Amino acid sequence: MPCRGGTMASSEEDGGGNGSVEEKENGKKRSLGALATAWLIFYNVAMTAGWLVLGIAMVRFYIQKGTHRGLFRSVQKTLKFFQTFALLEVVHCAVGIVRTSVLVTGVQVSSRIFMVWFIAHSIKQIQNEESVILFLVVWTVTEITRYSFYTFNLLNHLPYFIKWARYNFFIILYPAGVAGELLTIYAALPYVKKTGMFSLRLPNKYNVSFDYYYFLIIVMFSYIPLFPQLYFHMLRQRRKVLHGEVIVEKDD
Ligand SMILES: CCCCCCCCCCCCC[C@@H](O)CC(=O)SCCNC(=O)CCNC(=O)[C@H](O)C(C)(C)COP(=O)(O)OP(=O)(O)OC[C@H]1O[C@@H](n2cnc3c(N)ncnc32)[C@H](O)[C@@H]1OP(=O)(O)O
Repeated sequence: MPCRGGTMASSEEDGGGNGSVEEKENGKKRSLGALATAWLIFYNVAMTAGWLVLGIAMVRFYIQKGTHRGLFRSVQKTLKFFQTFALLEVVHCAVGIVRTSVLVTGVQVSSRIFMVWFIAHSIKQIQNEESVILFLVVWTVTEITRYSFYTFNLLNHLPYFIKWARYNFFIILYPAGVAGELLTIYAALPYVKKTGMFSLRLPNKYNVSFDYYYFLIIVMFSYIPLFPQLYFHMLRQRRKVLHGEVIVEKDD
């Protein structure tokens, strides 16, 4: 089943279905099998729970220690597990059980995986930066809202405030998260330059050179064309879901 540009159920569709999810495609309804629905419910419940655990752990840490220093270290295992698990979202779209663009989802998930593993995990010196806490808090609020939205939507019992939160919070949270991510990469640059980590200098037996420092600068610049596309995608979803606008999107 082909993937397509992400569309969201309109408000009229919120309450339909009974154990399987029905979606409109080219005017026809398609039914998502019970197995796929069950898997998605399990996945979304697990992800909601995971991010809730992470959120609670962050609040407890801050209350007990009174500082953000050491917070990343204390929650990193949970963060790494659940953010890496999000790779399955690209698979969901690729196999067609979720009607979202592989490209949009791929950019979103890969940038997060990159932040977790190749920045925050790999460069210990930046783990106590305020910007790390900024993107952690923003991601956590976003994901609790997003996964609980998907769960309730699949169960056909979507409270309006969750739908509202899903399609309003991002207006502030997306730029805030991006700011946290960019500031963190920026803070990492001096360490990367000093250590030459993940870099390959010539001469070497592969005759290839790679400089992680410049790669990070390119990644930072790549936010300029990519982030607006994600943001406008969400604004379109918002108009469609909250205001019932019909928006035709192209296939990938
Ligand atoms: C190698 C180095 C790479 C470096 C790349 C550098 C470039 C980086 C630029 C990008 C910057 C991103 C920064 C980002 O990390 C910052 C933040 O996240 S900050 C926090 C704020 N963030 C958000 O609010 C996230 C918003 N994003 C999303 O929600 C998704 O990721 C996105 C894919 C963008 C959009 O979601 P989607 O298209 O799926 O929209 P909908 O939620 O409306 O859903 C559409 C339909 O799909 C169904 N669906 C989707 N997922 C599920 C699921 N898990 N279970 C069940 N159903 C699902 C959904 O129900 C809709 O279906 P239908 O229309 O039939 O109802």
